[in-house]
Amino acid sequence: MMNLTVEDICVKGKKVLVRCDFNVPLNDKLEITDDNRIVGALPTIQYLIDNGAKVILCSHMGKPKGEPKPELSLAPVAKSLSEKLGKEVIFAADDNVVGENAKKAVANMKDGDVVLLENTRYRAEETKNVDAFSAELASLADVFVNDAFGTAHRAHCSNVGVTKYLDTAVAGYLIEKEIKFLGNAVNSPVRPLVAILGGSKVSSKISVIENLLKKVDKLIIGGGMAYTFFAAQGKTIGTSLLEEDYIDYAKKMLEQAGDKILLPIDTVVAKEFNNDAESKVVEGNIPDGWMGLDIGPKTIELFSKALDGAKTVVWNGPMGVFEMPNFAKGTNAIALKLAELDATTVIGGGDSVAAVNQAGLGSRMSHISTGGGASLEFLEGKALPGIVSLTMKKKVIAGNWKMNKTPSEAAALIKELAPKVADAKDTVIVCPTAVCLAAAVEAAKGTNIKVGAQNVYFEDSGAYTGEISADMLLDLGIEYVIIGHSERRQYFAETDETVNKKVLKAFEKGLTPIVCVGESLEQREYGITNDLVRLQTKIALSGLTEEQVSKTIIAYEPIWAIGTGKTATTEQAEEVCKAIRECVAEVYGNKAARKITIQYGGSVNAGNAAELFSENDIDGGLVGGASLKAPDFATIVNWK
Ligand SMILES: Nc1ncnc2c1ncn2[C@@H]1O[C@H](COP(=O)(O)OP(=O)(O)OP(=O)(O)O)[C@@H](O)[C@H]1O
Ligand SMILES: O=C(O)[C@H](O)COP(=O)(O)O
Repeated sequence: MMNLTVEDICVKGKKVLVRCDFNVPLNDKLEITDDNRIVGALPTIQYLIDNGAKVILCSHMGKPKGEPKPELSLAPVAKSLSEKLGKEVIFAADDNVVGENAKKAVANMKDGDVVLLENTRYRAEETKNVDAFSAELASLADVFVNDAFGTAHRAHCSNVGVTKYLDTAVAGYLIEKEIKFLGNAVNSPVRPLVAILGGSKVSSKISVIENLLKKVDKLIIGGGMAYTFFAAQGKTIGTSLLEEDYIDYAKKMLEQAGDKILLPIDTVVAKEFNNDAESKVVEGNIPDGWMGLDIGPKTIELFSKALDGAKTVVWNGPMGVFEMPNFAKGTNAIALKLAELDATTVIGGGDSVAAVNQAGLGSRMSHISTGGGASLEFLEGKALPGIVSLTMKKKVIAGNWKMNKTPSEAAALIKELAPKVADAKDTVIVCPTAVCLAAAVEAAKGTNIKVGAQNVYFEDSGAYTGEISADMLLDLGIEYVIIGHSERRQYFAETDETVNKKVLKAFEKGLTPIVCVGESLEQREYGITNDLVRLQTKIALSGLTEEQVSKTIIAYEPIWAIGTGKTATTEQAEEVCKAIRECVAEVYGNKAARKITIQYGGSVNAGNAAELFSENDIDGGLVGGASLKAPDFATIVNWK
């Protein structure tokens, strides 16, 4: 499912509540020591300012546990934002977040103004997702933008609860980029895919390992995570970090994983948790009275070798206490290894990002994710509450009746269908044969069913026996038209060039084209599917503006799946629809690529529609046989 983004809605004059992730590290003088997350939020904030929105920012910081704690106020963030944006960011200092100061500041806003609310976790309700606080936050705004990927795996008031009280909730640029980047790492990684886990939040991370193991080719475990696994192996760990409750789980993972999991073979241990403590390197067991604070030199070599040849690497959690120079060697060495790899490297986690930036290698990574746990859960394929609560792009589900139904039968079918799809969230279209169009339009009056034609000619009038012009369709009240269906290409000499002429004519007159592309079985077996549909797409859309492309519907229909009962697998359908979208992005830009509708067609039925339509790049379906029976087509239309 593809969510809407900030570019998909009109924000001018609107009060826009933006959930950012300003959970930035502060030193004891309350100075921001790493502003990566603030910098990451700027593109969305600037876009909203430039487009005349009233921008109301909110975020959490640290864990004030429902009490106002001055050391966790967002005041320093407001100052940093004002400097970075070059304009005043009004800080609404309210201990209860949505208090009189906040309400007054919002009431006084003009288009383009920016207000930052106080730390949402000053309110105990925030992390419990209590409706009352969600409603308070939502009452400040007209629309919601979620740009906090770092908390997307949490269902709190400020990132999920608010969406219950605002009709429109969209993704900001940061979340959009994370979804795109991590989505590729999850759904179509270039392998070998290696994950590296470390850090100290063992309990929250150790539970994702089981799912990660299904996705990755290798899993490297270092940092504080490693010692629970050492204990599971029966090794002594001295006073190192340990999650007692997870020893059995770690044992199970080691049994399941075989040689997929790599653990440290030597450890830098110290007597105390400080940089100048007495330290040494030990192999295997960690002696009593000592604690592991970094991976040792042999482990650095072992992990580096394991990373050789990796094509996608996701890293969450430092290999040691990197804040202390004497225990930063392991983290720095792994960071350098990733920087030198010819691979897609994704760094997730507040401290992991800080560690990589501290090593001066941040710019050499492919993607710096602002989410730690969020990126891990995304990688393991979990639905993140902060993303699934966004407004999803509407699907378009069309029934192509082909040469079936008389006018009276067409009218009867629409009458039977209408009540069954009256509450559909998506766009519903039926495409009867030309002689049925008038009856269909009449029958569809007062319903949410739109009517489309199955073909149109590219001339306005003249000696074209049997053909139908766009004006004739418009005069009947037709809104959509299928163009270039494989049956017209196969039996009636339709070509890519005539398809393009018809598409241009459709837009010239105000019809929305449903442009069919797709390969034959032979072409698929030759391995030229993506090349072919990309070519068909480029020719079909040639000459259109970006805006017209955004309004176009493309139906990917593998010819070998049409009317055969053989459906492309969900992976095949998603892969080709994604390739079409990427092709559109190359030619018309990301905005048009996101807005264009890409359907799948080819033996879509009540049993497979939900799985197909849940895919990120499948925006609905072009349904043949299954649309000729009202109950079946209604099940497809009500797929969610
Ligand atoms: N062997 C170790 N013993 C104790 N602490 C460790 C060890 N190795 C790393 N750490 C600590 O782990 C902390 C980071 O862990 P954490 O799990 O928070 O990683 P992160 O990158 O911030 O991920 P996230 O954003 O998901 O929390 C650092 O402060 C580091 O000092
Ligand atoms: O236009 C269509 O709907 C396609 O040809 C799919 O037809 P089918 O659903 O009968 O396979």
